[in-house]
Amino acid sequence: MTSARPFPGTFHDGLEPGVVVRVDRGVATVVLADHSGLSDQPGGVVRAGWGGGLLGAVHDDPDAAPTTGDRVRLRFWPDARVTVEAVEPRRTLLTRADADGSARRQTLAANVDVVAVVEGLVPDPDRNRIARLLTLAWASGAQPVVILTKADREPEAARIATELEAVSACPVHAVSSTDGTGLDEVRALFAGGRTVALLGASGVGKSSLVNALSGENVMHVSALRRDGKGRHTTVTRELHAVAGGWVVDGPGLRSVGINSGLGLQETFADVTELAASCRFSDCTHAVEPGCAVIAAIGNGELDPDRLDSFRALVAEGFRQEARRDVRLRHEELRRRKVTHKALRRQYQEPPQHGF
Ligand SMILES: Nc1nc2c(ncn2[C@@H]2O[C@H](COP(=O)(O)OP(=O)(O)OP(=O)(O)O)[C@@H](O)[C@H]2O)c(=O)[nH]1
Ligand SMILES: [Zn+2]
Repeated sequence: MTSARPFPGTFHDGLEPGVVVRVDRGVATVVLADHSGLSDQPGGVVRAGWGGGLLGAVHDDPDAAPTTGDRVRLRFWPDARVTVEAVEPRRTLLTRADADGSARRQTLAANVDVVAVVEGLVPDPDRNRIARLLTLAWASGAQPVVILTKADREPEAARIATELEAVSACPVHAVSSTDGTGLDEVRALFAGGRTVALLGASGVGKSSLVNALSGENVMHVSALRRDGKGRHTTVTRELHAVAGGWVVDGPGLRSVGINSGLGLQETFADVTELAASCRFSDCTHAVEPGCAVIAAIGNGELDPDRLDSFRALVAEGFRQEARRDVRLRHEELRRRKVTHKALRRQYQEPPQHGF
């Protein structure tokens, strides 16, 4: 219903294509595809608000708001304003459950090719957090990878990466921004102009990694933060040119809620594969006879923590889906009421045009 809303002007002449490199409270920073004289900023960069049609679409569906990585069409107005009139269909969309605890989801980046889940080897990598972030990565439609940072401080880095790779149906790289370990493998992710989004908690070394990859200081590193109170240095998600492609770095995500069950099957490929052999197809892997998952824990094939993590995320995914269903029902009712009121006005008020 919401996606059917046409963007006025999409096919009109005079709209300029560009790529959104960051968004702050309803204003997008856009790099123009062709910037011959349209902007006096270096690199053809403009700041643009939402055009009228887009405002309506965003009202109906908050996901429609431009996000980092979006391909957009811009209108340049005679009074020097610039507005985003249309967002091109997205190839991939990285989202999370909104941090405010509501049922809404928050878009993190669009059109990303690879989502790299970044976690430090020191202190011990948090496997639950990796699983959470991988679920979002799989759900985005992009290719997931895991990057374990600070390998210079963990002698067992290679072994830990191999073990994690065995349970994570995706590549796992151990890297160090300090001594350069594994950076070539990470650089390869950017080959051919691909866009990589870094998803990880604050302090895991995302900014250091971007700086090490690009050989210059594109990002502020946390050690430089001024207040020393543990607030994030990186405040917005930004698209930067790196290693022949693009990187979306963002704020260290404190809460990383998943917003549906999407991506869980891939993230827990080891558990779902075992579950295929359970006697009951709706087995909860708790008490059922003939449960292949419990059997695998019994013979040491599966780590019980892994099953706990899986069950917790499945429950969270269902909960978010249920909350969203309730919200959608409420919004639909509200919309119907508005439409109904408008119709009543239209048919009860006297004709406006004199016939
Ligand atoms: N030894 C070692 N330390 C690292 C490495 N990468 C990052 N660090 C340190 O880890 C700390 C956090 O690094 P950042 O790059 O700022 O982390 P971040 O993920 O960008 O953090 P936010 O900007 O808060 O999201 C800094 O003190 C870095 O010097 C590494 O490969 N090896
Ligand atoms: Zn089972």
